Amino acid sequence: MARSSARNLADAAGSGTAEVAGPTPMMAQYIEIKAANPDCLLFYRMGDFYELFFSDAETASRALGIVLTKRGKHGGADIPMCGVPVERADDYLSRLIGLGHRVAVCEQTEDPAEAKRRGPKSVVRREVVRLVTPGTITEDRLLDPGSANLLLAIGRRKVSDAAFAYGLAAIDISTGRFALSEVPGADLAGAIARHDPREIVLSDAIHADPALARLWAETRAAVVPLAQAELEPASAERRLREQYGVATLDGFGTFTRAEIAAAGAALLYVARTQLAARAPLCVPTREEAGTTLAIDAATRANLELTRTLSGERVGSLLDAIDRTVSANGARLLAEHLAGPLTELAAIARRHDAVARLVEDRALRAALRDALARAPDLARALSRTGLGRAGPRDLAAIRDGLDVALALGARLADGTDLPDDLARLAKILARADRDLVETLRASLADELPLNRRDGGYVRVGYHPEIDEARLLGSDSRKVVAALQARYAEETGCRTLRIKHNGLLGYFIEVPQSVGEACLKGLMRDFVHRQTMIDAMRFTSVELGALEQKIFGAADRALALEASVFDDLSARIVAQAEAIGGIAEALAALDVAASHAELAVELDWCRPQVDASMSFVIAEGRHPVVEAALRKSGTAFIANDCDLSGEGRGRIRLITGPNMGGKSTYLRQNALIAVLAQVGAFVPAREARIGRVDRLFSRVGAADDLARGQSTFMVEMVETAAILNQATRHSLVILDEIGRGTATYDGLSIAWACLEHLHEANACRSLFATHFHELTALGQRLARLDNATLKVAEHRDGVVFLHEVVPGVAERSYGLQVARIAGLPSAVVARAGAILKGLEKAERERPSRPRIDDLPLFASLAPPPLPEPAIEADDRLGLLLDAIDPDALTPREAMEALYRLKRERAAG
Ligand SMILES: Nc1ncnc2c1ncn2[C@@H]1O[C@H](COP(=O)(O)OP(=O)(O)OP(=O)(O)O)[C@@H](O)[C@H]1O
Repeated sequence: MARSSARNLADAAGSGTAEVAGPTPMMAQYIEIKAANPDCLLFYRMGDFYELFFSDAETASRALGIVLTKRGKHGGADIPMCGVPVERADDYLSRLIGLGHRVAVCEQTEDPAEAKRRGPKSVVRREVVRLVTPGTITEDRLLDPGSANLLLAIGRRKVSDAAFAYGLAAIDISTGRFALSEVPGADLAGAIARHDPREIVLSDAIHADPALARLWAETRAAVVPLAQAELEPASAERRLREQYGVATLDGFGTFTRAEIAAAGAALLYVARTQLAARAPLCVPTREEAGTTLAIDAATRANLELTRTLSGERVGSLLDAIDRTVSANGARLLAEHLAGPLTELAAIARRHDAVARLVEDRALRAALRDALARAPDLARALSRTGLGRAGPRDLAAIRDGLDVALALGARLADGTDLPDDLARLAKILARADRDLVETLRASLADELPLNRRDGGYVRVGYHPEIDEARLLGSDSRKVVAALQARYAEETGCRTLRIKHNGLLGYFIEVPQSVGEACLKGLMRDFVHRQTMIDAMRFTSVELGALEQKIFGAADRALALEASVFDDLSARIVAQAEAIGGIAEALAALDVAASHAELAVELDWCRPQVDASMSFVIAEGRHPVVEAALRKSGTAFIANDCDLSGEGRGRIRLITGPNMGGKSTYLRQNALIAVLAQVGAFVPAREARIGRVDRLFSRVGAADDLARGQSTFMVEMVETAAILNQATRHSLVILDEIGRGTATYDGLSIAWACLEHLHEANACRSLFATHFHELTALGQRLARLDNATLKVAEHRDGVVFLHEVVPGVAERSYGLQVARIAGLPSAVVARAGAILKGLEKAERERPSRPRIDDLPLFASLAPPPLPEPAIEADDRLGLLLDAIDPDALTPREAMEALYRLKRERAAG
């Protein structure tokens, strides 16, 4: 985060030693405000501009590419300055926030005339009304319509001598959402990844905990530590009570101490950033532990649920399934996808709603049609509550409520609505028709962006506003008449009455006529300015007219503002109901989106129950299928059965490179996620016993940023799975052990498989190029082998992408290398080496087989003897067989490694 120090300024201002003449009163005010906000760029309001000074100006001018100038001196040196026009401040703010800066917005909080009355040297009072930080923005132009903008506060409580439970408070100020939950320490990283916050607030003690340092270093959120002393439990509770104006929190349910600590930190930070108004937050909802599918950060990344590995939305599962038509709906869909459910009844209710919308094409079309017209009710409501709304926000609330009423009525027409749809219909029907009518009657058809521009109250709604406006426009006609009269009286046809910010209204005549006026041609003309070829005058009559014009315009604006305030107050009084309606519209959009997708791509309703089933018939990978569809290629559907009834609970997949192993693994994980999200799934049939935790690991790429090697990352992540997966978990392991020497990797993969089979006993898919592992199929009762079919074709190979029982004959790495464009000489040489290595392997006197090795301890007590084979012996035997003249030792090692990946089982 960028830091711009005010210390130097404050020191200089305080000591005065470096001052030549002391700072001007305005600069003294600036310095004081800046010193109170040292971590922010200070947007200091001066008329129509926000000005930045000193190092803030240098930082902002570099970041925004705006001109750096200077204004006056401080301590004998020029003061750097740059400024942005108030009207365009949002654009600049969004760029600064995007770059990780925090901005303090300092407004003039009194009329300049007021300041003048206090004395000639008085400066207009200014105050910081708001800190703009990544997690607390509310302006549409700064927000992504389809993504929540979360501030996540973290608190904790000790659950044992060595362990903490972490409370999470997720607040989206832009919609008022406020959710509390608690997770064990092991799940903290996954919970942060699920929320994907823009900003994290926590105590300095949590921030300084070395066990968590990696989390703060790795998150893309801005991390803000607060002093522990400010976050004591009593003050956290008090803040919650004050926010909702209640004497006790009992009415909200029972929260843990960690959740209250998190809520207190969140509210403190919100209060600190939203200085001008209390943020209108919904009553916090509490998520019970275990009601969502636990997905850790690495699994989320690997499965590319809401973002691809490179951070893009395009290419993610979310992108592939999103058929929502409103921003509200798009945000809820992302939220659902990040937290699939585990409660069977809740999952079934969502499926029921989707099923109904799949069947009822007319209802689905009507819903989607209406929802596409619904503006972003939640964000408009939040801005209204914060006093930041413009006329278009009021119109958005009008139109959103209007759509709610229409949809409520449309749904109420339907018979036998499933529970979820009936509940949503009831919420929608509660929209206040009277409020909609008032907003319709009061707001003009064309609306300005800002309320200060005026002109948004409909003609005919408020007689006094109409009168004042008329006076204003009539006065303009009177100005024109006065100009004609003065022109006639002076005999000057080019006489004009003009207006500027300095003189207000004035009469402009050519120099010669001006001279005559000065000599008495026009006695009531008062000279104001002499230009090169013109002279400017005012007159008493013109002055009076000006008063009338401005008076009328000001009065019209003030009256409009009071109409605006009344409407806002009515909306704020109903904030809870309107917030509920916004959520209901979003939920309808999500259900209709799932239904649209299911119809469009022929997806089926999955059955989710409490069993250990995992039976997918003709499953597909939604993202790969969509990509192939674009190029006109068909996706090959594949079955999967991990139920352990007759077939295995662990499926070991071997197969050629490029055969489709990874795709198959992931598609099954994604089907489980979609099923528990409440969506239909890309399969002909799916029966899934509820999954409590989902793990997915790929033999990882180097993580240089973390300073960890490929293999270290792979092992840390694998350790987490073996330690945390329960019987009800689903585990996807893709080429575990590939990041180290062949035999080390093989042994680790082998031991992991045994552990999954015996200790975790969970449903698992395990893809590998270690073909030796397939022999475990005969020894581990619940492990079965599957492979990806290929057809050999002359000297090439065709990948059929079909998963069939059995083991792979070969990996076809050389064929893939050829397709990839490896020089033909290298491919030919690799072929010769491979033949040599295979021959050596065949002729080896005592070829070790997996059956020669002892069983996993729990399968074959008593204790394990030492492994019968020393890996180095095997290595030596193989190397002996290679012609030493043909290969350097390094080449030999590489050839050996390739051989291990290439060699067919047995
Ligand atoms: N079921 C399928 N139907 C059609 N095409 C598929 C299918 N599965 C995979 N493919 C295609 O094959 C490509 C390779 O698939 P994938 O990465 O899953 O192979 P892999 O066996 O894991 O390869 P490697 O072992 O080299 O990592 C995919 O990008 C996709 O284009």
